[in-house]
Amino acid sequence: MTAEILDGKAVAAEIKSRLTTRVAALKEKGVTPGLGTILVGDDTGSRKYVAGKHRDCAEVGIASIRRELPVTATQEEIEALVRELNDDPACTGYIVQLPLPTGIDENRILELMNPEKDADGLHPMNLGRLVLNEPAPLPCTPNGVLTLLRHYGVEIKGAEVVVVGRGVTIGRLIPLLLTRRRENATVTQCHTSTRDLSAHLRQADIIVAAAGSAHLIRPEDVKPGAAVLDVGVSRSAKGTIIGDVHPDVAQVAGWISPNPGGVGPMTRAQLLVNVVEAAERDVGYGQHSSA
Ligand SMILES: Nc1nc2c(c(=O)[nH]1)N[C@@H](CN(C=O)c1ccc(C(=O)N[C@@H](CCC(=O)O)C(=O)O)cc1)CN2
Repeated sequence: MTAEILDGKAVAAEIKSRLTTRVAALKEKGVTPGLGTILVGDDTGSRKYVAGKHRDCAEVGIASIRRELPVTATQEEIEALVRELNDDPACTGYIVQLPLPTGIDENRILELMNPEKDADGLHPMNLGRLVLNEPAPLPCTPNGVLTLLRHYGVEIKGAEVVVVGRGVTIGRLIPLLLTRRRENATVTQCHTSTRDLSAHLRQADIIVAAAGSAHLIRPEDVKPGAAVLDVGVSRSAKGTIIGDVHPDVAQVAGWISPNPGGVGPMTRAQLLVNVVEAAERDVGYGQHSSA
């Protein structure tokens, strides 16, 4: 068996094409959506991701507001940028690129954001809304995973899903989306203290690998025909991406997302969805897609 590719780049292109029309409609009403980004430090991955986010903005007609600080930035300097974007009427929504440098209190920064401008869905108020099934901007990578599965018709209802990883932006949040009544999956969260990861993986209809551990998931861990989403990123000495999923898994799985080219572009597309939805709410129409 050779797995069908969950082509995140292609699906993201379709999403962006639809957003271009919605942005044009907003502009006719005199509103230009603006995405703000706060990037602190010079982590290679974070720089690439933020650059990609602004490339996407240009593609669909969203204005870009870029703020950067060096790795030596203080908590106060970052908080000052958060306040600035909270107050900037040109900024519809913004993100603070994570992770922040060691020593910075990330949670305090997220709490300081205006939840109505939280384009990542990571403000505690929005995470609370998500838990309570209230309308909220959906976190971008988890929503990217879900959208990719839906697009390719992978059965989610009743599926046994194993999520590997419990990071706050991805692993911790994916079960929140997949166990909602409209998805109805059964989710097992595995992590570094899981006793027998392979035993869990072999039962899974869907594997979401978000551990950041190169080639952790091997072909012998995967049930034939399962859907495998490779979200984790490790980098070689040259900076190339090594995913969590060994390439030979494609011989066993039914579906597989490449990395790069899978969940990454979907993450960026969902971010733009959140910004456009926020702008639409500002002009009195539209609501969160989770509603
Ligand atoms: N504030 C946030 N920080 C982080 C998030 C997040 O959702 N919000 N998630 C991850 C990183 N991430 C988002 O910023 C992200 C990851 C990957 C990509 C992407 O486009 N990847 C490309 C490859 C790019 C490359 O060459 O390195 C791909 O997979 O094809 C975009 C965004 C942590 N931080």
